[in-house]
Amino acid sequence: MEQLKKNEAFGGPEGPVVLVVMDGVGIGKNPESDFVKIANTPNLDWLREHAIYTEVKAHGVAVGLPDDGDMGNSEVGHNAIGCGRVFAQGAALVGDAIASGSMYEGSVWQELIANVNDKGSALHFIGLFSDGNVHSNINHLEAMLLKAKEQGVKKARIHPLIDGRDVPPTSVLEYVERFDAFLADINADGSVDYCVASGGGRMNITMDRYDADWSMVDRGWKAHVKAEATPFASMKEAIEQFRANKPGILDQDLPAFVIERDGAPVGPIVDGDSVIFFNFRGDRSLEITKAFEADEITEFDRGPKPNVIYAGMMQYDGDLGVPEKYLVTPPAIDRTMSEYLSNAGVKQFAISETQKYGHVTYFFNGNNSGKFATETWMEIPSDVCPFENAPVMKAVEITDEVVKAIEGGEYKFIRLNFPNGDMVGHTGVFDAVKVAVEAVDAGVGRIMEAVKQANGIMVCSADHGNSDDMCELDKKTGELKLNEEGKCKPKTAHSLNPVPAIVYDPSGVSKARKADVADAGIANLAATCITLLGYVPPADYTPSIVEVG
Ligand SMILES: O=C(O)[C@@H](CO)OP(=O)(O)O
Ligand SMILES: [Mn+2]
Ligand SMILES: [Mn+2]
Repeated sequence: MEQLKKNEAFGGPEGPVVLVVMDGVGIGKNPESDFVKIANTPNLDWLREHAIYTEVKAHGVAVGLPDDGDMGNSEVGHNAIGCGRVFAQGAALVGDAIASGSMYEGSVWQELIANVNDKGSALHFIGLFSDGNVHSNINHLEAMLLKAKEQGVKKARIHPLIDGRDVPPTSVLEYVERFDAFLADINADGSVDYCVASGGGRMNITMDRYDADWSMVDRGWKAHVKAEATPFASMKEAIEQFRANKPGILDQDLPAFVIERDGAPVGPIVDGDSVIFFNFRGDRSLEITKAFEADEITEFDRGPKPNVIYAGMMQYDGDLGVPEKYLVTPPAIDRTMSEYLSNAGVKQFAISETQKYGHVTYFFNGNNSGKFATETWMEIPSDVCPFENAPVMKAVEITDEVVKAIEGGEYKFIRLNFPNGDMVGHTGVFDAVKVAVEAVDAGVGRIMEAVKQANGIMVCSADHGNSDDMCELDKKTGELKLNEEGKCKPKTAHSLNPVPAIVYDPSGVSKARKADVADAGIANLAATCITLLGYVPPADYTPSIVEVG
């Protein structure tokens, strides 16, 4: 790969370039629903007036998703910011592999099917049960089940992870109804036995990330593999009972359940079975994958590992080569900004707290967990508690370290992620979201001051929206959905809104001014940072949003 060339017109600032990713902080459309507006944000307000301020796209095709109805998410967002280009992402690649049939021609699919057909064992599907298209898509699950039947698989067991985080917060019964009808249909001729075996809310079981809370994986393993969780006759019954036990509970937090028939669980995972983890996104797939693949595991008391053929929907980590078997090849994200800067000898510092640590490192580097030579990564441990109870999260600690890094003078490029707008946005608790956004603004303010002192430059943006759009809209009318008291109904998912892209050069050394870029998206931030560091961005990166020199 070629070396970055120095820009003759501007050789970079004296201090560092600092890229702030305000996770889930977009630009809202509805005043009642926009908690970025509602929060008190003096620093962001000042920047909007006095710095270079533009809006960039962070959803749909601008970040490699199938269409503009798809909200952005952290994976595709950080991939785009880190590699400066737009790659067709998991949702699109899996959709295409299923539509064209190429997935079923692959050796992994064939091995999974042959295994159960030879042994008369069960084909299991574990994954996120919605059409959110962030981690998975229920359409992919249904398509694979139809293909399995066509190819002679007699017994399939499905382990749904209940969403409510990429789709409305208490919408699971809509998916259950649809899926029950699908199952009734596929089972109708009596030739196969396909049913739900176990499940639970995605923030309660299985889908932990970045080693934040392995007890989630423990509960998931118990339910899916050992069939140890509260037994029910159906998924619908489980959900209704859990809701009656704890009114107001969100889908993502629902406890684990197991389905029993004639007094016995219908689908523990046992020797000889095949298992497909059908999420395509990696962060929340890596731990359960480790549980199925590792010979030894210390993170929880797994017990004996059943001898199964396990495959992920995608390869989740390119550097580690995990999982060993996968159905669809991930986007070939190469030549990231981190790699270019490393080759140019630019020292880089990346930091967030646990919940977003992998976002600003592994996602940023194209879903690779390895570091480049000039990179230093720092993780601040996240709290393990409902984030509505601690909405400031680790914003202060992250900022402390960033300020130290700016003052220390060692790093020329510093990148960080403030999780608050997103993690607290996902709780749907309005008051907490306001506090969360204010914590981000306070952090940005301190970084602005440190950048000013060091004669550096700050670039401040987001990976997608969330806290800017906290109320459910009626799909048909586009109006806010109101509850019985006339208040708006909390929305827990990301938004489709654009995000800010701010360039703050307090010393004015770069002479940065808005460039004329059509249709800018967050992918344009990579070239922007490289330009502000005094280099000419790679020719195939989407262009910088500023001109300098
Ligand atoms: O929590 C997550 O896994 C997703 C939402 O599904 O959020 P983000 O993309 O911001 O990480
Ligand atoms: Mn995010
Ligand atoms: Mn999120």
